[in-house]
Amino acid sequence: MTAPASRPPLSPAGGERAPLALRSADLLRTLRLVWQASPRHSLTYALTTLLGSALPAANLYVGKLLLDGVARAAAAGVSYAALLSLLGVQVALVVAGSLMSTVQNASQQLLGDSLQHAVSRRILDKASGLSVEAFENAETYDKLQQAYREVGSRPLGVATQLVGLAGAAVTLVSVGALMAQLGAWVLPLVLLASLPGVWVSNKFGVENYRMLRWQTHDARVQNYLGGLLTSDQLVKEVRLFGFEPYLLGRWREYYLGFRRQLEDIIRRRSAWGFGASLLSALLIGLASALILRRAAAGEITVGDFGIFVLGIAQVQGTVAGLLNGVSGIYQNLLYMRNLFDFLELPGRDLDAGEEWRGSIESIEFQAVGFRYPLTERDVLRGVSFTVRRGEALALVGENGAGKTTVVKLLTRLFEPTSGRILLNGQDAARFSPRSVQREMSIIFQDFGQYQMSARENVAIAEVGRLGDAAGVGRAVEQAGAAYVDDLPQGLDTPLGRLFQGGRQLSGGQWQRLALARLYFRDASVLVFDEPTAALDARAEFETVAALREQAAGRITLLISHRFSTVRLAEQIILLDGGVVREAGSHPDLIALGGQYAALYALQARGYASGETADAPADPLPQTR
Ligand SMILES: Nc1ncnc2c1ncn2[C@@H]1O[C@H](COP(=O)(O)OP(=O)(O)OP(=O)(O)O)[C@@H](O)[C@H]1O
Repeated sequence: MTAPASRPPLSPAGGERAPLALRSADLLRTLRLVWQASPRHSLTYALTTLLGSALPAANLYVGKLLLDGVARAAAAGVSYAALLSLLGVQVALVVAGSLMSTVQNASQQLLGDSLQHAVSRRILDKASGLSVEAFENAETYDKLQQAYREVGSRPLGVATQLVGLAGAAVTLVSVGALMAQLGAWVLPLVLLASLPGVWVSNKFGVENYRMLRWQTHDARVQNYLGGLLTSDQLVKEVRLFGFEPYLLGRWREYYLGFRRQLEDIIRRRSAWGFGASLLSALLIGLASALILRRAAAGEITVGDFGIFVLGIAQVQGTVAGLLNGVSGIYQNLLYMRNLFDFLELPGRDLDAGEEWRGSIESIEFQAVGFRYPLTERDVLRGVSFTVRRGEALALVGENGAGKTTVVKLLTRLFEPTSGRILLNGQDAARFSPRSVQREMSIIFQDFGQYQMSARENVAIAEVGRLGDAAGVGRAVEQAGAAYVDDLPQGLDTPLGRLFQGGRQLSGGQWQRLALARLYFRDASVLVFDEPTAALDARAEFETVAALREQAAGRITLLISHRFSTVRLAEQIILLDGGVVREAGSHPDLIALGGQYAALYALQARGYASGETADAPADPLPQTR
């Protein structure tokens, strides 16, 4: 995590430099997205906008006729009935306008809602198809966040602005035709007056986009820091160590960085905006002076002058809308690129490859090596072992030795960078990861604590069997998680603190539930990554006993720092810096007198000194 001040300036977003072809492709893709979200509302919105765009000119024209009528009425040239019928037309136009905008607003809202749902759905679909590898990458998170942030507004923005452009063109041509009759220079001057404001808003729109994009990473860090202060899981540790002020300070540091950038952009935008409005007022003043000269010469009627006065606002508003629409589409497409970037991330097709059928009888690692993506170091080198049905293999080694990585490769979450993994003598890479994973069940070191019911926590291991009450009961029993029966609604009690009515469990209770989840899936390979870390002594004993029972007829892979658990395995592999240093059964390795024996002796000594804690032989405790 770096503070915003020390963060090097990022290069402009790749999307900004995208060629026109890509931009047009993005535009078409966005429109397709909008259309697919709701064809009916897209069509209604487009039609009402276009029809509504012709109304201003009609209004102006009827207004002019009315004004001229009133002027002539003063000279008794027009009847009351004629004036009334003109008024009737104007009222009808107003009613039509308000009907159009009501339908337009309603369809826009419904379209926006459908679109938000459709795009969120795509993002979630994509996220669920990404490899585990992608989630280890900060860039993926940035893309995900950028995509999510813009999900609601941007695609709708592109569509409404595009329809708005067409509408503005209709308005401009029709109102422009009326104004053109007032003199050749009127329309050009009024059009020119609209440009400075639009230019400023476009310039700063793009700058704003760049600022937000550059801030994405830091905003994520800031969110994370805020999350630490509001996390139910971390509150104990944060309070105890008392580092709230530190977190708050860092959180605020990020805010101040963002604030400085915001102030800078607002300051410059205001100055430019003020200049632009002065220039535009000058041009309008000039147009007004010219038309007044014609009025003084008696060349135009009162109604014509009315068209000029009302038309200025209309043309200015429409031109601004038109140009802002163009730049708005451009800016929105920049944001859409973020979304498309995320949607275009290479997914991993877990179903690609032959379908694995039947149980796994043997696993063989042949000189397997592995390096995490975007890193420079092999974390496994030349790892070889074989384990067969009915056997348990334990992986031991110090923190960071590579044990969990072996599990990630075995379970096909990652693929080896060298060597091969054979299943029943066949290269695992031939088979679809998902079909192989179906034969495996696992409890990870950082197992999930799902804020759902206890039953769901167990049965999500095989969602097709959510209704299998007997199976859930069996798994709960095997995992020693019978405490769930005492929960207020038994297995249907919602767990966790996040939602109303949820029951929080202890660390060990959660772990037993994760074990039940492992047992629930009928798999031929069971993987236990630190299965007893949070368990009390009795639970550990029971778990190990259940594990031995379950292991018969299956392949068991076990990672543990507890030698009481490890020693039960037929084969033990000691990993050191990603390399197999020692391999054999517990008695073999003890007899070898190497690193395993030393670690075992160390742990045994720990237990022994624990037993004599009342009368320590070691002088150290007394001197402290
Ligand atoms: N996602 C990752 N990206 C890069 N390096 C990683 C990643 N996960 C683990 N590593 C590195 O790989 C090495 C092996 O990690 P691994 O988690 O396999 O160790 P372990 O033996 O299971 O450790 P522990 O006993 O602490 O669980 C470590 O040096 C670790 O820093």
